[in-house]
Amino acid sequence: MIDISNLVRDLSLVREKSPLIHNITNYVVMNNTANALLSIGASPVMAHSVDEVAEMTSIASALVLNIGTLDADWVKAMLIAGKTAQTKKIPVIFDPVGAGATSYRTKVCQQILEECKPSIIRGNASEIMALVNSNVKTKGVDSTSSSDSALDSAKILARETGAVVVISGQTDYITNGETTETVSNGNTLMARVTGMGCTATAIVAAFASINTDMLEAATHGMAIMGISGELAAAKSQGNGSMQVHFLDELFNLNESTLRNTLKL
Ligand SMILES: Nc1ncnc2c1ncn2[C@@H]1O[C@H](COP(=O)(O)OP(=O)(O)OP(=O)(O)O)[C@@H](O)[C@H]1O
Ligand SMILES: Cc1ncsc1CCO
Ligand SMILES: [Mg+2]
Repeated sequence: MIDISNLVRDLSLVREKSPLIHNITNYVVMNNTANALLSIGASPVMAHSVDEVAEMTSIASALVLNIGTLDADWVKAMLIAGKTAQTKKIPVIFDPVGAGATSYRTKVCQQILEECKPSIIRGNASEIMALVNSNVKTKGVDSTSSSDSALDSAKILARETGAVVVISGQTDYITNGETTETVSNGNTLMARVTGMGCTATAIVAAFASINTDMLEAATHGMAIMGISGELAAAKSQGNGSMQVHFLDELFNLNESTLRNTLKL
């Protein structure tokens, strides 16, 4: 169970340190992700050329690898950046977008798991199940299963890889294979905005850059997502206004809002 004063402490640390988060992420979500990182107080950079990723990762405090719109050159860049991150001892946060939808995605995921040794893996239920069982087929980037149904897979994946595994959904589960945390904040409208999961991954990375306890960092990131999403949904008429309200809620979070809204 997370200690709310540690959550408050980590939010202050992100705002104070403004850590550089290097994102190799998909075309769909680059803008939302960069804005969400700015809202939380972190400093985003998107860079994916094989000619510069090693240098960029070297000056960053965390690396996000997101395979949403992958191709061969991007995969090369992700592997270079992932290896640099290991050398520099900064955390790699992996988002296996659409794992299980095509065999290419599933194959690349296995390669990233082996060669980049992510500290945290964040996916929806379908994606986490597909990483463990290659027979699981997913529809695309949206989950077709509840987060509860992927918990066993998440624990297996955590034990096999040594990573903390996050399943997002109605309830978020965060597990290292032994201990499992839950976050029950959020709103169904979040799943109707493209890239909310990708944003969750980037926010988790911001927390992993300032807290070496990956289970706590990932839980803090998901709590901040869920709280902001829940508050934003209460002010929104649909998924358009939701995007704007979400950024504003993230930007305006304070200790009393966290204490009044957090549901574990
Ligand atoms: N039914 C729900 N109730 C509450 N919160 C939800 C619900 N579904 C998703 N969320 C929240 O929305 C965020 C995104 O999770 P989701 O599982 O939709 O990611 P995703 O499928 O990877 O999204 P994308 O691929 O579009 O980035 C998380 O913070 C999660 O907690
Ligand atoms: C819709 C979509 N397609 C590839 S990546 C992406 C963003 C949400 O994962
Ligand atoms: Mg996703």
